[in-house]
Amino acid sequence: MATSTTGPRATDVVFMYGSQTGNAESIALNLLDQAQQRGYQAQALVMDDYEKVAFHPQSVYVFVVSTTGDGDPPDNATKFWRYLRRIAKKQSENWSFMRYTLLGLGDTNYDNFCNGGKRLDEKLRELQAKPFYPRALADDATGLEETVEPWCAGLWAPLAEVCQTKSGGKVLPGTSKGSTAETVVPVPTPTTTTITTTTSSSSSDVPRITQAQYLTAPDALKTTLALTFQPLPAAGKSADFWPGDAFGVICPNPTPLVGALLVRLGLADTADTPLTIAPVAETTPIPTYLSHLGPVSPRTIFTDLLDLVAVPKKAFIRMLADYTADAEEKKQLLYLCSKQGATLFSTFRDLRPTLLDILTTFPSCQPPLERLLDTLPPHQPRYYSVANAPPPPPPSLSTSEGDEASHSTFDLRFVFNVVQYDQPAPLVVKREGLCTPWLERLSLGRPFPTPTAPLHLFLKPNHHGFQLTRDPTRPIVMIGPGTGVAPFMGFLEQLARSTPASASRETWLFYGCRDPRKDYLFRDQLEGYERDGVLSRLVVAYSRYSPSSPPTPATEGAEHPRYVQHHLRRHAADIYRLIVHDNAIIYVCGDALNMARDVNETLAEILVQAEKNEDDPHFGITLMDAKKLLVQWMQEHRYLRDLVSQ
Ligand SMILES: Cc1cc2nc3c(=O)[nH]c(=O)nc-3n(C[C@H](O)[C@H](O)[C@H](O)COP(=O)(O)O)c2cc1C
Repeated sequence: MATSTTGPRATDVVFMYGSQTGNAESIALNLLDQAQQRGYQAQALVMDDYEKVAFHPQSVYVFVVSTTGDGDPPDNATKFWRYLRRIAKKQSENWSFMRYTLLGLGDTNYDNFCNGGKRLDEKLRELQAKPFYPRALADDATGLEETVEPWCAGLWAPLAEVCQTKSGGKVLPGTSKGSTAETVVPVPTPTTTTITTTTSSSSSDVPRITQAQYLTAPDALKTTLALTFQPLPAAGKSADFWPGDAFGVICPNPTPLVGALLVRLGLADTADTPLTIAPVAETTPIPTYLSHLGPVSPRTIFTDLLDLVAVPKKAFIRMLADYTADAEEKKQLLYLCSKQGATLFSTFRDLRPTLLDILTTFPSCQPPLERLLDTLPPHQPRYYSVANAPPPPPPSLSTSEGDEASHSTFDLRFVFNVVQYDQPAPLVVKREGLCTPWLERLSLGRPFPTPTAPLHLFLKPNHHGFQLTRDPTRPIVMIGPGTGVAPFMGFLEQLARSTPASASRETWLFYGCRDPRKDYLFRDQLEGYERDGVLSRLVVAYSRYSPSSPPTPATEGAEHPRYVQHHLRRHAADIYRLIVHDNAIIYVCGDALNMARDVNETLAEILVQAEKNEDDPHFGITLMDAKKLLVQWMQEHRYLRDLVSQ
């Protein structure tokens, strides 16, 4: 097949990525770079920009997609996902021309491991697209590299083959059959460069902290804080959110860490000189988060743009080795990212070293700023569920002025545990999270407000369905121990406003804490909601408190319900009635690893074990079918979860 100058070349390789926090994007851009070095005509684009490519037989497609929420595609892949679903429904659509492969990213701490990748693969197969190289699913819980590296290394030979077939047997430049698979971690080549220029920095409004309240006693195991902000800065005048939505907080990297890094990297003298970030070559895109920036100083880069505390990746260590002068240190770094060094690397990851820790350990390592921009992940906002309801609509919506006035100030409340932990042996250093201790410190800057606080917030609507139902007749079962109760405080505030106490719908909340004397969050409000009939039932589990005999492993559960799942089991008949016969929506919020799994297991057991008549739709259901039913309910938004891996 001849190549044409107008149409796509027979050698086109399209890397399409869907990425929530940048991992899939950085892998796709790295693959693009390597493909171009091997002589491919290649491009990379975010899945939701699918309209920019016409899917056609001359191209080969490589998908890299992560999973977010509860098995959902990343936000920048949802449009593409809807498009695929639409065309897959049309019987006439047929993508049998398509040759593709897929790399899914996920985390086995979540139930729906790599669901985004798996479902995309299924849809492509439904459309009769043909894989040319087996898909791989990489696990962030154990380290993405374990899967990503061999998969990327093994991609080039089958890619060369499939491109060769497509181009009618013509061997492509640099892609001869049997091209070598990488045996070492591919070193990402520079994609960015920096040149000095000048500009002034911008400033933006800051929201006020209007209330801060510790919700736990001083001797509680965790410190939980509730903060209220007013109003949103960049989001404008509208309180356009609904219970279940979240908002992002952009928290700067700590000033001492940034200062120490600037000194360590020899950038202290030019720390405030604005630089322009640009690609090395026009064909090599730079990561999206860097691509629309005006000039920025190294201090801003380290404060606001780069993730300095992310768990280091092997490719990053490999890059550092290139800039390490001392032979022994270089050897150690290379060993750390080699196959043989896998065990050591896993121990090293568990220590969660920051960039500064690594540079301190390897004093002769001196990476240039451009390479850090190429290889470090972007600084991520931290997301929190909104724990209150939006303001009620104005009495009259007739004038836009009235609307503006009533919405110009509104509260945003959220709840979080202040994250502190011990770094494991041998270091055993006390470490703290990035955002929550910072927020705690900000909120201590009383009296409120704190107008100088550099606080940037943005609303993030919950696209994955976890929002209070707008159907006033539908019963709801909420399950949210610990800070998992946060969105339900918003649900209940909204219900209290909109539901008369006599409302017939049932609302249940299963809440859990360790000890009611220390960490029962929002106790007064929750008990008040139950008294007022906003909550039909409030069921509270205490995991470390028993007024009578303390539970033992043998009595835990039936006799001594310690966790929310034990209480669900105790109320099995009601739960069955609510979720099967009354069409209730089940909402679960909190820890993905233990709580959500145990709750899921318990719900499945309730579906199996609840007493049923022969004419019951689930009479005789097996445990396996009950679990499948729960998955189906998730897809139907009848069983919704908002989970975090802690
Ligand atoms: C809020 C959140 C929810 C997640 N949900 C899932 C999930 O349901 N299933 C899964 O396999 N991985 C899940 N993950 C893990 C991500 O897919 C994984 O960390 C991946 O490397 C992220 O890649 P990205 O940066 O390209 O988005 C979740 C991660 C976060 C932060």
